[in-house]
Amino acid sequence: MEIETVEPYSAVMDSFLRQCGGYAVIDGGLATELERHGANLNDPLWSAKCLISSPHLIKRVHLDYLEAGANIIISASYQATLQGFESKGLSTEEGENLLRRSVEIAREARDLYYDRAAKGSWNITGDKDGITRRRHPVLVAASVGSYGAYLADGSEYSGIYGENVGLETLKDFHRRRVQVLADSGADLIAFETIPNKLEAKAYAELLEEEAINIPAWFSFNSKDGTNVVSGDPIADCALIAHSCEQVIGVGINCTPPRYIHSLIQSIRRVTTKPILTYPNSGETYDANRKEWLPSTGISDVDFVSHVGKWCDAGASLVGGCCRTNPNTIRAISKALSSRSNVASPVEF
Ligand code: MET
Ligand SMILES: [Zn+2]
Repeated sequence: MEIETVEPYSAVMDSFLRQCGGYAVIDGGLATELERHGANLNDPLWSAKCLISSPHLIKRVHLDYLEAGANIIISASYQATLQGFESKGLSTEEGENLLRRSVEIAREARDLYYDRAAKGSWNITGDKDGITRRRHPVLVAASVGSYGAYLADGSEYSGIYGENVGLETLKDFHRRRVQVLADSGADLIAFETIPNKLEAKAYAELLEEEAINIPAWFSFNSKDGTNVVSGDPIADCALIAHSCEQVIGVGINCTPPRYIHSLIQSIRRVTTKPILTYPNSGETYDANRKEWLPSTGISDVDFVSHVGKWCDAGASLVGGCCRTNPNTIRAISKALSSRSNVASPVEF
Protein backbone atom coordinates (compact mmCIF):
# COMPACT_ATOMS: atom_id res chain seq x y z
CA MET A 1 0.00 0.00 0.00
CA GLU A 2 1.30 3.41 -0.90
CA ILE A 3 1.29 5.90 1.89
CA GLU A 4 0.58 9.42 0.75
CA THR A 5 2.57 11.99 2.65
CA VAL A 6 0.96 15.36 2.90
CA GLU A 7 3.18 18.27 3.75
CA PRO A 8 1.94 19.82 6.97
CA TYR A 9 0.81 23.45 6.81
CA SER A 10 3.57 24.43 9.21
CA ALA A 11 6.18 23.31 6.66
CA VAL A 12 5.22 26.25 4.41
CA MET A 13 6.26 28.77 7.03
CA ASP A 14 9.25 26.76 8.24
CA SER A 15 10.80 26.54 4.80
CA PHE A 16 9.94 30.15 4.00
CA LEU A 17 11.61 31.38 7.18
CA ARG A 18 14.62 29.23 6.41
CA GLN A 19 14.90 30.79 2.96
CA CYS A 20 14.64 34.22 4.53
CA GLY A 21 17.49 33.43 6.91
CA GLY A 22 15.34 32.89 9.99
CA TYR A 23 13.50 36.23 10.00
CA ALA A 24 11.00 37.61 7.52
CA VAL A 25 9.89 41.17 6.81
CA ILE A 26 6.17 41.90 6.61
CA ASP A 27 5.08 44.97 4.62
CA GLY A 28 3.86 48.24 6.17
CA GLY A 29 0.48 49.96 6.36
CA LEU A 30 -1.43 49.67 3.13
CA ALA A 31 -4.50 51.86 3.60
CA THR A 32 -2.64 54.70 5.27
CA GLU A 33 0.06 54.55 2.59
CA LEU A 34 -2.60 54.75 -0.13
CA GLU A 35 -3.89 57.83 1.66
CA ARG A 36 -0.40 59.31 1.78
CA HIS A 37 -0.42 58.97 -2.01
CA GLY A 38 -3.62 60.99 -2.18
CA ALA A 39 -6.34 58.31 -2.14
CA ASN A 40 -9.50 59.39 -0.35
CA LEU A 41 -10.50 56.37 1.74
CA ASN A 42 -13.23 58.02 3.75
CA ASP A 43 -15.64 55.25 2.87
CA PRO A 44 -16.98 52.09 4.54
CA LEU A 45 -14.84 50.07 2.12
CA TRP A 46 -11.67 51.93 3.21
CA SER A 47 -8.69 50.61 1.23
CA ALA A 48 -10.97 48.25 -0.74
CA LYS A 49 -12.37 51.36 -2.41
CA CYS A 50 -9.12 51.52 -4.38
CA LEU A 51 -9.81 48.07 -5.83
CA ILE A 52 -12.52 49.85 -7.78
CA SER A 53 -11.08 53.33 -8.23
CA SER A 54 -7.29 52.96 -8.39
CA PRO A 55 -5.86 49.43 -8.53
CA HIS A 56 -2.66 50.87 -10.07
CA LEU A 57 -1.99 52.72 -6.81
CA ILE A 58 -2.37 49.52 -4.77
CA LYS A 59 0.15 47.83 -7.06
CA ARG A 60 2.56 50.69 -6.69
CA VAL A 61 2.39 50.57 -2.87
CA HIS A 62 2.95 46.79 -2.90
CA LEU A 63 5.98 47.38 -5.13
CA ASP A 64 7.32 50.09 -2.85
CA TYR A 65 7.18 47.66 0.06
CA LEU A 66 8.87 44.92 -1.93
CA GLU A 67 11.60 47.31 -2.92
CA ALA A 68 11.97 48.26 0.75
CA GLY A 69 12.62 44.60 1.59
CA ALA A 70 9.21 43.09 2.41
CA ASN A 71 8.99 39.29 2.21
CA ILE A 72 5.24 39.25 2.73
CA ILE A 73 2.80 41.61 1.09
CA ILE A 74 -0.79 41.76 2.31
CA SER A 75 -3.62 42.26 -0.17
CA ALA A 76 -6.08 45.17 -0.17
CA SER A 77 -8.96 42.95 0.96
CA TYR A 78 -8.88 44.00 4.64
CA GLN A 79 -12.20 45.82 4.40
CA ALA A 80 -13.36 44.17 1.18
CA THR A 81 -16.45 42.18 2.07
CA LEU A 82 -19.21 40.84 -0.11
CA GLN A 83 -21.71 42.51 2.23
CA GLY A 84 -19.88 45.84 1.89
CA PHE A 85 -19.75 45.58 -1.89
CA GLU A 86 -23.43 44.66 -2.00
CA SER A 87 -24.36 47.79 -0.12
CA LYS A 88 -22.57 49.69 -2.91
CA GLY A 89 -24.89 48.00 -5.42
CA LEU A 90 -22.41 45.41 -6.66
CA SER A 91 -23.54 41.86 -7.37
CA THR A 92 -22.12 38.87 -5.51
CA GLU A 93 -20.18 37.93 -8.62
CA GLU A 94 -18.69 41.42 -8.94
CA GLY A 95 -17.79 41.38 -5.25
CA GLU A 96 -16.09 38.01 -5.55
CA ASN A 97 -14.15 39.24 -8.57
CA LEU A 98 -12.89 42.23 -6.58
CA LEU A 99 -11.72 39.93 -3.79
CA ARG A 100 -9.82 37.83 -6.34
CA ARG A 101 -8.49 40.99 -7.94
CA SER A 102 -6.95 42.13 -4.62
CA VAL A 103 -4.76 39.03 -4.60
CA GLU A 104 -4.06 39.26 -8.32
CA ILE A 105 -2.76 42.82 -7.90
CA ALA A 106 -0.36 41.68 -5.17
CA ARG A 107 0.80 38.77 -7.35
CA GLU A 108 1.33 41.11 -10.29
CA ALA A 109 3.42 43.37 -8.05
CA ARG A 110 5.51 40.38 -7.00
CA ASP A 111 6.04 39.35 -10.66
CA LEU A 112 7.08 42.87 -11.54
CA TYR A 113 9.45 42.97 -8.58
CA TYR A 114 11.04 39.66 -9.62
CA ASP A 115 11.37 40.91 -13.20
CA ARG A 116 13.01 44.13 -12.15
CA ALA A 117 15.26 42.31 -9.71
CA ALA A 118 16.33 39.93 -12.49
CA LYS A 119 17.15 42.83 -14.77
CA GLY A 120 19.08 44.44 -11.97
CA SER A 121 17.21 47.68 -12.24
CA TRP A 122 17.11 47.81 -8.45
CA ASN A 123 19.97 47.20 -6.14
CA ILE A 124 18.00 44.67 -4.15
CA THR A 125 20.58 43.25 -1.82
CA GLY A 126 23.58 45.37 -2.54
CA ASP A 127 25.62 42.56 -4.08
CA LYS A 128 29.23 43.47 -4.13
CA ASP A 129 30.13 42.05 -7.52
CA GLY A 130 27.08 43.40 -9.28
CA ILE A 131 26.83 40.19 -11.28
CA THR A 132 25.03 37.73 -9.05
CA ARG A 133 21.79 39.33 -8.11
CA ARG A 134 19.64 37.88 -5.40
CA ARG A 135 16.01 38.37 -4.81
CA HIS A 136 14.29 37.80 -1.55
CA PRO A 137 11.48 35.25 -1.34
CA VAL A 138 8.01 36.77 -1.33
CA LEU A 139 4.66 35.45 -0.14
CA VAL A 140 1.30 37.01 -0.93
CA ALA A 141 -1.08 37.07 2.03
CA ALA A 142 -4.81 37.62 1.46
CA SER A 143 -6.08 39.97 4.12
CA VAL A 144 -9.25 39.31 6.07
CA GLY A 145 -10.27 42.14 8.37
CA SER A 146 -12.61 41.56 11.29
CA TYR A 147 -16.39 41.96 11.39
CA GLY A 148 -15.71 45.20 13.25
CA ALA A 149 -13.71 46.47 10.27
CA TYR A 150 -16.73 45.85 8.03
CA LEU A 151 -18.93 47.80 10.44
CA ALA A 152 -16.51 50.70 9.87
CA ASP A 153 -17.39 52.17 13.24
CA GLY A 154 -14.08 51.53 14.94
CA SER A 155 -15.30 48.36 16.69
CA GLU A 156 -12.23 46.44 15.58
CA TYR A 157 -10.55 48.60 18.23
CA SER A 158 -13.13 47.77 20.94
CA GLY A 159 -13.97 44.17 20.09
CA ILE A 160 -17.48 44.80 21.40
CA TYR A 161 -19.97 43.39 18.92
CA GLY A 162 -22.99 43.18 21.22
CA GLU A 163 -25.04 40.21 22.35
CA ASN A 164 -26.66 39.67 19.01
CA VAL A 165 -23.43 38.77 17.29
CA GLY A 166 -22.47 35.21 18.18
CA LEU A 167 -20.15 32.56 16.81
CA GLU A 168 -22.47 31.45 14.01
CA THR A 169 -23.16 35.02 12.89
CA LEU A 170 -19.44 35.63 12.57
CA LYS A 171 -18.83 32.37 10.73
CA ASP A 172 -21.64 33.09 8.29
CA PHE A 173 -20.37 36.61 7.80
CA HIS A 174 -16.86 35.48 6.88
CA ARG A 175 -17.52 32.14 5.18
CA ARG A 176 -17.78 33.04 1.51
CA ARG A 177 -14.99 35.61 1.57
CA VAL A 178 -12.61 33.11 3.13
CA GLN A 179 -13.56 30.49 0.53
CA VAL A 180 -12.98 32.91 -2.35
CA LEU A 181 -9.64 34.12 -0.97
CA ALA A 182 -8.49 30.54 -0.34
CA ASP A 183 -8.92 29.86 -4.07
CA SER A 184 -7.47 33.15 -5.23
CA GLY A 185 -3.82 32.14 -5.65
CA ALA A 186 -2.70 33.67 -2.35
CA ASP A 187 -0.04 31.81 -0.38
CA LEU A 188 -1.82 32.33 2.93
CA ILE A 189 -4.69 34.14 4.57
CA ALA A 190 -3.83 36.91 7.01
CA PHE A 191 -6.61 37.28 9.57
CA GLU A 192 -5.74 40.73 10.85
CA THR A 193 -6.66 43.00 13.73
CA ILE A 194 -8.71 40.29 15.48
CA PRO A 195 -10.29 42.11 18.43
CA ASN A 196 -11.72 39.26 20.52
CA LYS A 197 -11.65 35.57 21.28
CA LEU A 198 -15.01 34.91 19.67
CA GLU A 199 -13.85 35.99 16.24
CA ALA A 200 -10.65 33.93 16.54
CA LYS A 201 -12.82 30.92 17.35
CA ALA A 202 -15.05 31.66 14.36
CA TYR A 203 -12.02 31.76 12.04
CA ALA A 204 -10.56 28.55 13.46
CA GLU A 205 -13.86 26.71 13.04
CA LEU A 206 -14.29 28.07 9.52
CA LEU A 207 -10.82 26.94 8.48
CA GLU A 208 -11.59 23.44 9.72
CA GLU A 209 -15.20 23.10 8.59
CA GLU A 210 -14.55 24.48 5.12
CA ALA A 211 -11.33 22.48 4.83
CA ILE A 212 -9.48 25.60 3.74
CA ASN A 213 -6.35 24.28 2.10
CA ILE A 214 -3.99 27.20 2.38
CA PRO A 215 -2.33 28.21 5.64
CA ALA A 216 -3.32 31.24 7.68
CA TRP A 217 -2.03 33.52 10.38
CA PHE A 218 -4.00 35.02 13.25
CA SER A 219 -3.04 38.53 14.27
CA PHE A 220 -4.67 40.31 17.20
CA ASN A 221 -4.70 43.91 18.37
CA SER A 222 -4.29 45.24 21.86
CA LYS A 223 -4.34 48.49 23.77
CA ASP A 224 -2.75 47.39 27.01
CA GLY A 225 -0.02 44.82 26.43
CA THR A 226 -1.86 41.95 28.18
CA ASN A 227 -5.24 41.54 26.53
CA VAL A 228 -6.66 41.95 23.07
CA VAL A 229 -8.76 45.08 22.66
CA SER A 230 -11.99 43.45 23.91
CA GLY A 231 -10.32 42.56 27.22
CA ASP A 232 -9.89 38.83 26.41
CA PRO A 233 -6.41 37.70 27.49
CA ILE A 234 -3.98 37.44 24.59
CA ALA A 235 -2.92 34.02 25.89
CA ASP A 236 -6.46 32.63 25.47
CA CYS A 237 -6.61 34.01 21.94
CA ALA A 238 -3.20 32.65 21.03
CA LEU A 239 -4.23 29.22 22.32
CA ILE A 240 -7.07 29.12 19.79
CA ALA A 241 -4.54 29.84 17.05
CA HIS A 242 -2.20 27.24 18.50
CA SER A 243 -4.86 24.53 18.32
CA CYS A 244 -5.81 25.14 14.70
CA GLU A 245 -3.82 23.09 12.21
CA GLN A 246 -3.98 25.58 9.35
CA VAL A 247 -2.62 28.41 11.49
CA ILE A 248 1.09 28.77 10.86
CA GLY A 249 1.73 32.02 12.67
CA VAL A 250 0.21 34.03 15.49
CA GLY A 251 0.84 37.57 16.56
CA ILE A 252 -0.09 41.19 16.95
CA ASN A 253 -0.78 44.01 14.50
CA CYS A 254 -2.06 47.58 14.55
CA THR A 255 -0.99 47.99 18.15
CA PRO A 256 1.35 50.67 19.56
CA PRO A 257 4.98 49.52 19.61
CA ARG A 258 5.24 49.99 23.40
CA TYR A 259 2.89 47.04 24.07
CA ILE A 260 4.47 44.55 21.70
CA HIS A 261 7.21 43.06 23.86
CA SER A 262 4.99 41.77 26.66
CA LEU A 263 2.40 40.51 24.19
CA ILE A 264 5.04 38.45 22.39
CA GLN A 265 6.15 37.01 25.72
CA SER A 266 2.58 35.98 26.55
CA ILE A 267 2.11 34.36 23.16
CA ARG A 268 5.40 32.50 23.42
CA ARG A 269 4.25 30.91 26.69
CA VAL A 270 1.35 29.14 24.95
CA THR A 271 2.61 28.27 21.47
CA THR A 272 5.70 27.21 19.57
CA LYS A 273 4.27 28.51 16.28
CA PRO A 274 6.13 31.37 14.58
CA ILE A 275 5.24 34.74 16.08
CA LEU A 276 4.60 37.78 13.92
CA THR A 277 4.26 41.40 14.80
CA TYR A 278 3.48 44.47 12.74
CA PRO A 279 2.67 47.34 15.05
CA ASN A 280 1.22 50.66 14.00
CA SER A 281 3.12 53.92 14.40
CA GLY A 282 1.87 54.38 17.96
CA GLU A 283 -0.65 57.05 17.06
CA THR A 284 -4.28 56.59 18.09
CA TYR A 285 -7.17 56.33 15.67
CA ASP A 286 -10.19 58.41 16.59
CA ALA A 287 -13.12 56.56 15.05
CA ASN A 288 -15.55 59.45 15.53
CA ARG A 289 -13.32 62.02 13.92
CA LYS A 290 -11.99 59.41 11.51
CA GLU A 291 -8.45 60.58 11.97
CA TRP A 292 -5.18 59.57 13.56
CA LEU A 293 -4.30 61.64 16.59
CA PRO A 294 -0.65 62.61 16.89
CA SER A 295 1.02 62.58 20.30
CA THR A 296 2.46 59.25 21.27
CA GLY A 297 3.64 58.37 17.77
CA ILE A 298 7.29 57.37 17.72
CA SER A 299 9.69 57.87 14.87
CA ASP A 300 10.85 55.18 12.47
CA VAL A 301 14.15 55.05 14.26
CA ASP A 302 12.52 54.49 17.65
CA PHE A 303 10.21 51.89 16.18
CA VAL A 304 13.07 49.95 14.72
CA SER A 305 15.15 50.11 17.87
CA HIS A 306 12.61 47.68 19.39
CA VAL A 307 12.91 45.03 16.67
CA GLY A 308 15.86 43.17 18.20
CA LYS A 309 14.12 42.93 21.55
CA TRP A 310 10.97 41.57 19.89
CA CYS A 311 12.99 38.93 18.09
CA ASP A 312 14.78 37.98 21.32
CA ALA A 313 11.33 37.47 22.87
CA GLY A 314 10.35 35.11 20.05
CA ALA A 315 9.14 37.07 17.01
CA SER A 316 10.39 35.91 13.63
CA LEU A 317 8.21 38.01 11.30
CA VAL A 318 8.19 41.79 11.74
CA GLY A 319 6.60 44.59 9.75
CA GLY A 320 4.40 47.63 10.22
CA CYS A 321 0.71 48.47 10.23
CA CYS A 322 -1.17 51.76 10.01
CA ARG A 323 0.90 54.90 9.50
CA THR A 324 4.09 53.01 8.86
CA ASN A 325 5.57 53.39 5.39
CA PRO A 326 8.34 52.02 3.13
CA ASN A 327 10.98 53.83 5.22
CA THR A 328 9.85 51.92 8.30
CA ILE A 329 10.04 48.65 6.37
CA ARG A 330 13.48 49.47 4.96
CA ALA A 331 14.73 50.04 8.50
CA ILE A 332 13.12 46.84 9.79
CA SER A 333 14.61 44.91 6.88
CA LYS A 334 18.03 46.22 7.78
CA ALA A 335 17.58 45.36 11.46
CA LEU A 336 16.46 41.83 10.63
CA SER A 337 19.14 41.17 8.05
CA SER A 338 21.80 41.80 10.67
CA ARG A 339 20.34 38.87 12.64
CA SER A 340 19.67 36.68 9.61
CA ASN A 341 21.59 33.69 8.55
CA VAL A 342 20.85 33.47 4.82
CA ALA A 343 22.09 30.00 3.94
CA SER A 344 20.49 29.55 0.56
CA PRO A 345 19.43 32.76 -1.14
CA VAL A 346 17.50 32.50 -4.37
CA GLU A 347 19.80 33.38 -7.23
CA PHE A 348 19.09 34.39 -10.79
N1 MET B 1 -3.33 45.34 6.19
C1 MET B 1 -4.21 46.41 6.59
C2 MET B 1 -3.62 47.70 6.11
O1 MET B 1 -2.43 47.90 6.29
C3 MET B 1 -4.38 46.42 8.07
C4 MET B 1 -5.15 47.54 8.61
S1 MET B 1 -5.27 47.52 10.34
C5 MET B 1 -6.56 48.56 10.70
O2 MET B 1 -4.28 48.51 5.53
ZN1 LIG C 1 -3.42 48.96 11.05
